[in-house]
Amino acid sequence: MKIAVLGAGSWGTALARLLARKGLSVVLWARRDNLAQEIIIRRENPVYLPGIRLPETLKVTAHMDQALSGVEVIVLVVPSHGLRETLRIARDMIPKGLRAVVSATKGIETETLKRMSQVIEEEVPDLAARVGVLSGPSFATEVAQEVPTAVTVAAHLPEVAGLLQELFHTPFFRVYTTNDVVGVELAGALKNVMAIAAGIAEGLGFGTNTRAALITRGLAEISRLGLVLGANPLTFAGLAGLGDLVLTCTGTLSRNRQVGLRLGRGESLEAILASMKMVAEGVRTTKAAYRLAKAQAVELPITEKVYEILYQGKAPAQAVRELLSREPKPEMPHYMETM
Ligand SMILES: NC(=O)c1ccc[n+]([C@@H]2O[C@H](COP(=O)([O-])OP(=O)(O)OC[C@H]3O[C@@H](n4cnc5c(N)ncnc54)[C@H](O)[C@@H]3O)[C@@H](O)[C@H]2O)c1
Ligand SMILES: O=P(O)(O)OC[C@H](O)CO
Repeated sequence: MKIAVLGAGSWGTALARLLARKGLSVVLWARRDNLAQEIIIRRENPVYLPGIRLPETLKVTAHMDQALSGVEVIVLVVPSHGLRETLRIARDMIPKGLRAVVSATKGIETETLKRMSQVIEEEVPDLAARVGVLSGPSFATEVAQEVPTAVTVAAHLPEVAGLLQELFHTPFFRVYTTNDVVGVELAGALKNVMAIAAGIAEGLGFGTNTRAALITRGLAEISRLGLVLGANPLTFAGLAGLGDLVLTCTGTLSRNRQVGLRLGRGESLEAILASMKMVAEGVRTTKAAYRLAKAQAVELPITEKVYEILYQGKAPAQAVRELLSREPKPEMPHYMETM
């Protein structure tokens, strides 16, 4: 089976490596030709996944037509703000016999408030039934080092989920399946907002009590919004939910947590982003989540404070004071007490 991985950042490179190591025919598409050439020459992605040797069999190109020629599965791993543009470049070159397209991107489109699978369905309607989503606690570097990892694949059709499970599953990369596409996508995107919050708390010098509180109340927020948007609430207790939330709120490898850490220590967002080569999806997702919450009239207090810090110049310490001075309330909302 031939597979195209679109996006040669850290996650695209790690997933392409995993699939190529399984003996599959894999082409990695990089947006920039100089990056594609460097990967080919060095057999390593020096910018986004340094120090990881890539298999000789892995093909790399910056030409979309070459990447998509004869493929049966497409893996989309560009940042969320580039997904629509990438699909527009790709759509006329997608082979008729494509069996599945899977999004490994974690984000929500800021302007439209759409999830990644919705963007795919909108740009390439013919693929709607064959869309899957790969998510869960998985730092690219650790996957590239073959550290035992568990993720989940969501698809509306069981045959698509099954195909993708078989495709990605390895002895160190365990793939579960679910049909809750909405829940898996929202969980994967919204955990990045909480990772920024957890980083801010750490940057301000708070301790593990604070982190645990943010993870737990963050999960309550994610679940609250997810429920209103049609997700299965149980998804948020799974790999794409709690699993990824814990990973990103505690893991030193998280770019989103790093952004928060530096904000909490007093750096400006502009300076932090200017110094980063990689994407921290949570910065954009905070704006999308804030807008979604307003549109749905859902209360997301942590997200709201992260939004005010990122986009309204609120001092992190002031945001914490405001968060803590909110009215005391019951832990469970009334609709969950009966569940
Ligand atoms: N890195 C991880 O550990 C990891 C794990 C799981 C999921 N993800 C998700 O995967 C997605 C990609 O992240 P990453 O970590 O691979 O990114 P990265 O920061 O390592 O690299 C970004 C890549 O996207 C390219 N890019 C930037 N803007 C683009 C655009 N407008 N159109 C097309 N390409 C563009 C860059 O050239 C680069 O190749 C994100 O949604 C991220 O949340 C990442
Ligand atoms: O480094 P982050 O914060 O983008 O997180 C990467 C992955 O989403 C972890 O599952």
